[in-house]
Amino acid sequence: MNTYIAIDIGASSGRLIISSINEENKIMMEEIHRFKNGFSKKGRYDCWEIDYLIQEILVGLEKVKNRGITSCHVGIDTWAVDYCLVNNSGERIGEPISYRDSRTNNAVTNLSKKISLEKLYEKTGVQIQPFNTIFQLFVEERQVLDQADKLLLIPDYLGYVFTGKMVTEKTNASTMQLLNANTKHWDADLLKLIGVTENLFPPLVDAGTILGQMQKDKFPEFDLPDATFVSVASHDTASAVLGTPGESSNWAYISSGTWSLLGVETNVINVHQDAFLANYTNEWGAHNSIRFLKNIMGMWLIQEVARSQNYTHSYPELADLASQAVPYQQFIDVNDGRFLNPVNMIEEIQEYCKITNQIVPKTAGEIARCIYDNLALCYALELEKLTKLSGTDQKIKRLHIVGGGSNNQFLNQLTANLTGTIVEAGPSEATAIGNIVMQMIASEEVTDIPAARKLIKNSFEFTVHKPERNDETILEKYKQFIEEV
Ligand SMILES: Nc1ncnc2c1ncn2[C@@H]1O[C@H](COP(=O)(O)OP(=O)(O)O)[C@@H](O)[C@H]1O
Ligand SMILES: C[C@H](O)[C@H](O)[C@@H](O)C(=O)COP(=O)(O)O
Ligand SMILES: [Mg+2]
Repeated sequence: MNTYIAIDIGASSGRLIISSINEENKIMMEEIHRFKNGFSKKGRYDCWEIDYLIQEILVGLEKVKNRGITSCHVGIDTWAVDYCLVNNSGERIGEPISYRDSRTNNAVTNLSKKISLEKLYEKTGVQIQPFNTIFQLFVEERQVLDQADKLLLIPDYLGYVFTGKMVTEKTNASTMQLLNANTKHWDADLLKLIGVTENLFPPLVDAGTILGQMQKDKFPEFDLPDATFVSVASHDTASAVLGTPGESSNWAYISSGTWSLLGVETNVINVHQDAFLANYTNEWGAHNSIRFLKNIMGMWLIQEVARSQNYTHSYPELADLASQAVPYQQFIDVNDGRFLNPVNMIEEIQEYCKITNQIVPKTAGEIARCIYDNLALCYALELEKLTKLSGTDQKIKRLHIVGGGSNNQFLNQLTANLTGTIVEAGPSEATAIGNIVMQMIASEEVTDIPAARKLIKNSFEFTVHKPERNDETILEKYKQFIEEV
């Protein structure tokens, strides 16, 4: 029986989870280490604390060894698009810049002078988001790029730190908007447009590739287990979808964390005009699947409210306060760019309500209610669009909400009511589960993804929320607001 360690690092937190399959053929999981994640200003840029993350991973792996586990498999998944640059001595150049940094504020406009956004979408199938790697590289400082030998996406960089091996794992590489959706390889025209060559990127590998052994002697101050690193579906959302126990067809997911990623798993790329106009993306999933999804601002909104309030209220308390507040007092477009990285989220939301002549939320409960109401309304609007775009003439039968946000039963029920769809909430650690099952498939303890999903279904608890009667007109009023705002 193998032991697997999932290292899942989202934008707000990271965790190490020990897992194995027990004698009842169920996946056993235990969180052995958790740590905060976030970015801070370093000079001109908002940067991730990558050395801190490496230390936290080592602390977590030492806890694994202290548990008596001397040998294990390890997989790392993280958020998308961001990267580290490494010089030809294999040393990191500077700090990884966060996708929320303002350096790309004008990048889409400027790059669109060289290639139309429609053409860019047709080539890549990827949503137009200013933080995509293509736009980050377009504005990257030239003298920095000139020193760079290799670009490593965050999970690939972390795998390199621990094994010395450099790869570019495909699920996360698809978020860069530099891979051609048809050839499945780097798009030479796009690389030329941003002034880089294919040599900048280590070889593309499929999720499930064995990366190599951890180089323990690089970390003499830590007592570490022997570890075989697997390059899992290293985009955390790809692992989240893999860890979602959807059955048969006509199911959709919301990977609900810092972002809410609402989508379906399919095997065909959709780059039609209506998908482009709705800004849906075709990110690559494990085993040649496609994650056709929409980025929705997600729990970032409430995370930033909590931070502005110096964490006076926990997330469960904020959900409870919201449930006691008057519903639907104001509409906000949660995906408005002003909410991507404001100085103060509370003030940003209040300003938005003022300039749209709406009631301004003031108390923690009113602000949380405004956020959760409008997330659920956005989910309902996007699920309608998704159903039309994904060509399934049948309604989505079941909406799986996974990730930390799936713990918010208030929001889960609100979502069921507004979408009119059965919501199945959990597992909250679906990302780590997807990370783990990919390792199990790579070590041949599990045969394939259908078998893995059966195992997941039999191993974890889920909460089902059936739609309850709600105000039928509110969604129509919201749609009108979003069209006009
Ligand atoms: N018990 C809870 N009640 C309400 N919200 C919760 C609860 N637990 C977690 N959350 C929400 O989940 C979010 C974290 O989700 P997670 O998937 O860990 O994020 P990420 O992977 O992006 O760091 C928190 O910001 C919070 O909004
Ligand atoms: C910037 C990307 O859209 C973002 O990373 C998203 O794809 C993602 O991975 C969200 O993961 P979280 O766990 O940080 O919500
Ligand atoms: Mg996450």
